[in-house]
Amino acid sequence: MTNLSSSSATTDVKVITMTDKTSVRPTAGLGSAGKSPAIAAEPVMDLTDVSVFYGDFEAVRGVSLPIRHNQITAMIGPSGCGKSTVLRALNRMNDLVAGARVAGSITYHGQDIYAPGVDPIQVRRHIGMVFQKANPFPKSIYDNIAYGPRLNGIKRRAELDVIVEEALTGAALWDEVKDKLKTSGLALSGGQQQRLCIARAIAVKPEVILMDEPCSALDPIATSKIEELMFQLAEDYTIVIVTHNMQQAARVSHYTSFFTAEVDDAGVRHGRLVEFDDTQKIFTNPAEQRTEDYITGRFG
Ligand SMILES: Nc1ncnc2c1ncn2[C@@H]1O[C@H](COP(=O)(O)OP(=O)(O)OP(=O)(O)O)[C@@H](O)[C@H]1O
Repeated sequence: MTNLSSSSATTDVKVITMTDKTSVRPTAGLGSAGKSPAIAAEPVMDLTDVSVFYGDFEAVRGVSLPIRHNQITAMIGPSGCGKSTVLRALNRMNDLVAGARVAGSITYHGQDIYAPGVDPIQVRRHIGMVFQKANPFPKSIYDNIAYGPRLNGIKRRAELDVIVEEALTGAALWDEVKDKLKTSGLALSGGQQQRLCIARAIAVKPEVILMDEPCSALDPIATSKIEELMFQLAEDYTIVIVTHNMQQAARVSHYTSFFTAEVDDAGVRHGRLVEFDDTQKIFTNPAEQRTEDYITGRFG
């Protein structure tokens, strides 16, 4: 059982008993260009009837969907429909917003991440996050990556060296920076900075990586590098990505969730999940007219 309580602050953050071996591995480059697995992979996380409030405002209402093991799940939909709000709820990032509250259930390996006694810091060690704008610390490349492992108690230089190299290699950045690890992370290009942030996220060995529009500030070349990287990362990680770019969702993801905002009788807009399915199905034969209207550009 994954222990998310604060007493589990060990350096081994991946104490997972799920059925990894029986899960289906993704093939790179799925989405509408390929096929989703014939057998659905096990869910790592499950959202059941999740609503998220900011004070009295119910920003998102009644979302249920699985986040499947080693798959890339995209969240798409028009601005303000609550994609980022749901994403941030998945690792309790909304706890940092005064007045934010989550109703319903979000489980990680069956454990409610909002249950009393669950430590949000432990949740974020298992479920990491990469933000829209690359945000390296004003530290060296090496120290950016070593930061999290050091916080987790790893002090030995040799051990940190291995972690730094592995994380930078995993984020497809090692070859570009191996000779300048003491240089500031802020001196890298935008695309390199975003890969540095991905390396920083994977250095603490999370199981799930949440990405909130990770390419929106990047040029097309840097974007395609990150997309390629996502395919590689899906070999080892479960990824959830919010993107405004439908082509990107179609290119990179195995599953797609389409959100929209509905106006209730009182005139208040709430984000709703319209449809969740294989990406290929969503983009070729969606069940809902609203999904079709959005992906064909007739609305949104
Ligand atoms: N910190 C906050 N306090 C109050 N309301 C918020 C906060 N963050 C988001 N909201 C509101 O919640 C709703 C959903 O916002 P959210 O940012 O999750 O949507 P989104 O689909 O990610 O939008 P975008 O695509 O424009 O980033 C919006 O009405 C937004 O104004």
